[in-house]
Amino acid sequence: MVGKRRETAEPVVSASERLLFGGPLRYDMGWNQHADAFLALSFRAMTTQLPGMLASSLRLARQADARAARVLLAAEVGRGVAQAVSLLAVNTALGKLLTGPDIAQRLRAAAPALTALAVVMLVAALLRAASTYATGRLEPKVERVATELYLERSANVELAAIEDHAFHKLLDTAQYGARSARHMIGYGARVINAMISLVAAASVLTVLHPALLPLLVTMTLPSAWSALTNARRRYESFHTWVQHARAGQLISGLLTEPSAAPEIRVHGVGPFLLRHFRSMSETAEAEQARLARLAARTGLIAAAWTGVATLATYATLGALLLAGAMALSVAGTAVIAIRTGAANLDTLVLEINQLHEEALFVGDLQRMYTAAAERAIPVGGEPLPEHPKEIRFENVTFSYPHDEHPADELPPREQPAHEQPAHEKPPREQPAHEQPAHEKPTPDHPSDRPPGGTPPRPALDNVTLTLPLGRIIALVGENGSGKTTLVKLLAGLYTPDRGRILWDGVDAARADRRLLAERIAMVAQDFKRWPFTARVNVAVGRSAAPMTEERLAASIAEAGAEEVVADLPRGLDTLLARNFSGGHELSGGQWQRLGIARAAYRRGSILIVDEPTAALDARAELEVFEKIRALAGGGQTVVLITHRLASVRHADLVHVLEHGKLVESGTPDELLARGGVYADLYTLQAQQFTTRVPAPRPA
Ligand SMILES: Nc1ncnc2c1ncn2[C@@H]1O[C@H](COP(=O)(O)OP(=O)(O)OP(=O)(O)O)[C@@H](O)[C@H]1O
Repeated sequence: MVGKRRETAEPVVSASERLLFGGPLRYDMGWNQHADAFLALSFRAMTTQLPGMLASSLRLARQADARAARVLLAAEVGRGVAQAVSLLAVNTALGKLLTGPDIAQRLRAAAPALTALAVVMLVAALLRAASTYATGRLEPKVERVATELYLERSANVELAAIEDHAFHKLLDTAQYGARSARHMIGYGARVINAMISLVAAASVLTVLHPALLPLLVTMTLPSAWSALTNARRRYESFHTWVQHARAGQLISGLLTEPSAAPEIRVHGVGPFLLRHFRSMSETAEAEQARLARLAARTGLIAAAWTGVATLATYATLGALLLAGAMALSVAGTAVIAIRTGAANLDTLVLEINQLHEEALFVGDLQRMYTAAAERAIPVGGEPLPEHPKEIRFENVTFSYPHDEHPADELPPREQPAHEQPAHEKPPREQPAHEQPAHEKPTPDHPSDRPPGGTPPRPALDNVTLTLPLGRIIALVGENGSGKTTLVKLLAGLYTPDRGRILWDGVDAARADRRLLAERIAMVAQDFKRWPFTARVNVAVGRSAAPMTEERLAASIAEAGAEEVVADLPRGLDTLLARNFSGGHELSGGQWQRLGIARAAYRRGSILIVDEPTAALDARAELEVFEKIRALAGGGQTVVLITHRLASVRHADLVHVLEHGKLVESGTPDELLARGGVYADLYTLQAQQFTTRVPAPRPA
């Protein structure tokens, strides 16, 4: 029991993981258990799934390059047949050589068989060359096709899926699937080849003596068992440790990343991160050592078993010869057939096992394809009104899906998780990622509730408000009050758990999401600073449109970013990535101008700006608000999120949020007169400028 317990891949929780990531980073493999992937790791399953695996490799190959796939298949079948024919030729030649009056006559009699053998070997060599060429052509193409689909599907899923850690784990594991798909081609080809050769050797053996075939199988079983056992361990371990590996890469990436570099130097974070990198690597190395120890043990057991079986086989052959039950020539062919057959069977088992292991990873990739398709942004839907008058949030409630592993569920320090056998784990409620992807957990759902805790507060709680189009609407509220969440819902990035968002009566949930996105231009708080040229950083606002100088110049002017561009060493062609040669870095405020230029380039009818002036100096801030006002003057709707309440004065309508609820709405003057939350915040900010700073007292 104890030995069994040690064999499981249950994690040892290192102090580094606890400190940096709040607990063990390994997964409970819920996803795979759910998908029965582990059940598939038995010998029976492996053989029954073989036709499916071969078909899947063939399909992959055909998709990538149908001609090369045909050449490969034909070459491998041909090679298998050639091996069978050569064995028969050897059998005939041996028969002729060992029986007959004199050696010259025997040689003459064996000559046709020997010639046939030479021809077959030549053909086999040619086929091998053809197979090598076709495999070399196919493999990179298969990998590219699989990777492209992976990237395409990942880019197409809902934001909520990307933020869901279970889906992310699937993305992590599936990224190896493309490489496995590539390997499956070679393994698949070799399996076909080995199967045909084996059938030939087995048929010859059965004809020679019926007892020889079972002996051949017994000789090969141990290596099959050992290969399968090790593959299962490797696969389980990979799945358990995939997050841990990612975290290790994350730490090493942080140590070289330019954005972390200043703090690493000033705060001396380097040794701290290095220490934890070492500790995490050592934990991972311990797992590698565990696998190696087990593999060595399994290998030894298998070798002993093979030795006994080989001895038994040759003893049987000797007994048959002694008893006169077998001629010497037949025994000679039997030895060759046993050697060829054992080699074929060994290869076959190893190749099937490799194919199976790769197929498991390709299975992850296929699961990711399916999950991504289920969570893809829906295509089609109702058209939105051409020129809507208003967008109305009606009783909108939204909660972010929260982690189902709250900190209090982590194994306590005194009882490391690895001391608990897997099957003795305390039963958990069904985690969110095991639910069908489309069933979004809501706070009302039992699985969304931390055990013994209260459900998290919704980010938006029963919000009803109107956004009149063609105006400037400001969203105001303290940190975490739900402003960004509201605009993300407006942009269709999330859908409400309850309530509706109506565009002049058309529910956005039923609308065509791509058409909805067409209308929106957004400068998010943390908008992407693409590591490309300044030109691309602006034009990426509408990458599908032709990139014209006029449009670029107009957008840059609208954002007041002319000076930023003029100061760049190579103008718009300057690469904005410091870590490449010739790369240039912008200041936070300069980036913000480019971000606004990007949104202007998009020319969406609704411009969402989230904290557009956070990094701007006082003069630049005034200027940017002027530009934003001008945009609204041209009929564009501006939804503005800002903490600078002085800048909100020009808004047509202000909505004030507090703890996810709408608490006030009105024009800035109305809200000031009302003396509520807005007036309080406004007065607080105004006081910062009017209160005289007391002179420091002498010590
Ligand atoms: N991606 C996310 N996943 C989970 N929770 C989130 C996510 N984004 C925001 N939240 C939570 O939702 C609540 C509202 O956040 P939101 O970003 O909408 O606030 P905000 O009013 O824009 O704040 P700020 O003024 O600081 O930008 C917060 O409690 C926050 O922790």
